[in-house]
Amino acid sequence: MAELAFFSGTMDCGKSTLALQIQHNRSARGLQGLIFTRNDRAGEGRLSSRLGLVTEAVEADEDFDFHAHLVHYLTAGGRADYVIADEAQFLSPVQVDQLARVVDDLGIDVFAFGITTDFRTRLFPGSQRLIELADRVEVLQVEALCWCGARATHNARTVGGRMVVEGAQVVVGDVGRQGAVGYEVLCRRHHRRRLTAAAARAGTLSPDVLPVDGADIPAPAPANGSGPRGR
Ligand SMILES: Nc1ncnc2c1ncn2[C@@H]1O[C@H](COP(=O)(O)OP(=O)(O)O)[C@@H](O)[C@H]1O
Ligand SMILES: Cc1cn([C@H]2C[C@H](O)[C@@H](COP(=O)(O)O)O2)c(=O)[nH]c1=O
Repeated sequence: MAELAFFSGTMDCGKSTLALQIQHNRSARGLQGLIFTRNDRAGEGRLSSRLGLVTEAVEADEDFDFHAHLVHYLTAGGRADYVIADEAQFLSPVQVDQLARVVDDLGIDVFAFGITTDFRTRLFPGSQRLIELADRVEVLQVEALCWCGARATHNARTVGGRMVVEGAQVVVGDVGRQGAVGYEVLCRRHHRRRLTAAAARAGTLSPDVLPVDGADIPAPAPANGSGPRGR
């Protein structure tokens, strides 16, 4: 039976790479898929991974009707064994409903990929609808990491290098960029404190953070273990 699967996670956790791998493995076995995306960083009509792979895709803008497109494509003699929809967080709830109809009425597998929450930790409307409708929701296994080493669960936006929590929900951008707008993945604890890697480094360099008086530093315990413990 056909299914609607939603592969979700933070930015930079390998969603587009997985989309390209699914496409590769299926087409290697003679299956034919249609690939859709919206607002990929590589430009219109492209699905790209940071690993360097890129493929052509149909740009699904806000007026795009997935179900009507598939019906038209099949009626014209096209074949579609599966559908891939990347950057699915940008889809409207109505478009996600259309993807569910593609699964249920046309019997075609749909694999959707997207970030779950925005820079304010709020669900994107498209992701919310996918969580509501999907037959399965998969969190990607290669976890992105916060600068502290914990699993990154949230996406931060920076403007001029500083983390912000206000602004438009959609601003196309990338991690590791220090331009006008950038993104960084963080654990919840550091997202809540607005502590990006740059802000944390600034904190570590602060003269108040480390003890400066050598007399306050306890002597190390002797190797034979007879000294004070439990400090
Ligand atoms: N130079 C590299 N070497 C190995 N892996 C890399 C390299 N650059 C990126 N990656 C991997 O690619 C992942 C990002 O893949 P991508 O599909 O672009 O992410 P997403 O679509 O989730 O934003 C990174 O988390 C990392 O695992
Ligand atoms: C958090 C957040 C992200 N975006 C944008 C930034 C990127 O263009 C995409 C995510 O792409 P990726 O392949 O998953 O890295 O979404 C946004 O518009 N608003 C946000 O809050």
